[in-house]
Amino acid sequence: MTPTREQVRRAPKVLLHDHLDGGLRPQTIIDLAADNGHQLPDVGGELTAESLGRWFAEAADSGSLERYLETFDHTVGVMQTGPAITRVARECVEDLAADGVVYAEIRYAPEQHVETGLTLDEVVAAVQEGFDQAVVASGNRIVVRQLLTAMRHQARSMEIAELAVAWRDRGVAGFDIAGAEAGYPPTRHLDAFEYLQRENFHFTIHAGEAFGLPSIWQAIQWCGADRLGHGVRIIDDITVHDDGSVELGLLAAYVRDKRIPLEMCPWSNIQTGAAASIAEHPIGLLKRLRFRVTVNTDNRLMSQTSMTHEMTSLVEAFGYGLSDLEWFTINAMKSAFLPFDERFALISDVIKPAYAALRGEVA
Ligand SMILES: O=c1[nH]cnc2c1ncn2[C@@H]1O[C@H](CO)[C@@H](O)[C@H]1O
Ligand SMILES: [Zn+2]
Repeated sequence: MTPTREQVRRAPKVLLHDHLDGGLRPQTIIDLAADNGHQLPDVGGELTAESLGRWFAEAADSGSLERYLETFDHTVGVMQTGPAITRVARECVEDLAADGVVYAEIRYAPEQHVETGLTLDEVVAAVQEGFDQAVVASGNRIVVRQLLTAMRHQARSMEIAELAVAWRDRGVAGFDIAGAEAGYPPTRHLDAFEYLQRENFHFTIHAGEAFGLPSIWQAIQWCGADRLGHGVRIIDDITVHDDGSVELGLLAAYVRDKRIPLEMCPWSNIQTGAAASIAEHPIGLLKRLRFRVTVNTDNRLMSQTSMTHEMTSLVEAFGYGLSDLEWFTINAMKSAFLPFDERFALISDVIKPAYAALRGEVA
């Protein structure tokens, strides 16, 4: 039977790809902009939480990753003081816990939050304080880790990689690079990735979103990425023949054989033009072929989405049931940058029993 939206909300969910600066509450942006004097965009009428939320969704709905990324000026712009960052981080975890997320890795680029004089360390500490407050307030119903992102068009990746390693026992579980993909291949940051490997640290790379197979190939075979951010363009290495048979190219076969996790973000891909609709999103085929697919939100504000919304959309488009949602969730938990014993405990003590109970309700 098809799970209802409310059942999807109550089902435990695992989120590996969510940008802190892509998930602010619109009212919080308005409050912080008033406090800090940040000039918000002209929303074409009265500025309210609703009209501002709509502005983000429409501006991000551009069919281009570069245009989509411009909207971040107005979220990063209000996240330049310790208290502002802590508030955003706290509310992020509150919203995820209310959405039924039990484990989340939240990413952001510390180098973008130093405009008014915070140090990189102070930025990471402010985020951690907000996370800790919300986790305690939730009664520890959610586990949260930070991923530190370096911007791929900048040249601070080594510094950010060192920052991530310095915080590895204080809430940071991994590293990432993000930003415009075309023209900025992952190999620009090879020194940072090689450093992270020597430190036995974990990292994911945004690849195969706005650019195709060469980006994915570099991320895996040159840089050694543990996971792929998006990775949707791996579909370019898969041929579906008229008789329904499927042929994998060497790279697609490698990704599937090595169980390399794909952090898929369906609604974000529709906004940036990487996919035409949910029904046509490569996630359907990739799941059928049993790639290590996970479901994520990317930017909850810009895409007006949540884990419940992403999963409900997949249920509607592909007819998935609770077992499929559990499969995505266990895939994600297996792929998390958390120690094995902690991942195992969340799967066996939290995820599996909750899905079994929900299946009892649906049946
Ligand atoms: O889907 C995406 N692809 C590439 N970069 C992104 C995406 N979403 C957000 N960011 C970039 O990551 C930064 C740190 O969180 C954001 O400021 C944004 O520029
Ligand atoms: Zn992203």
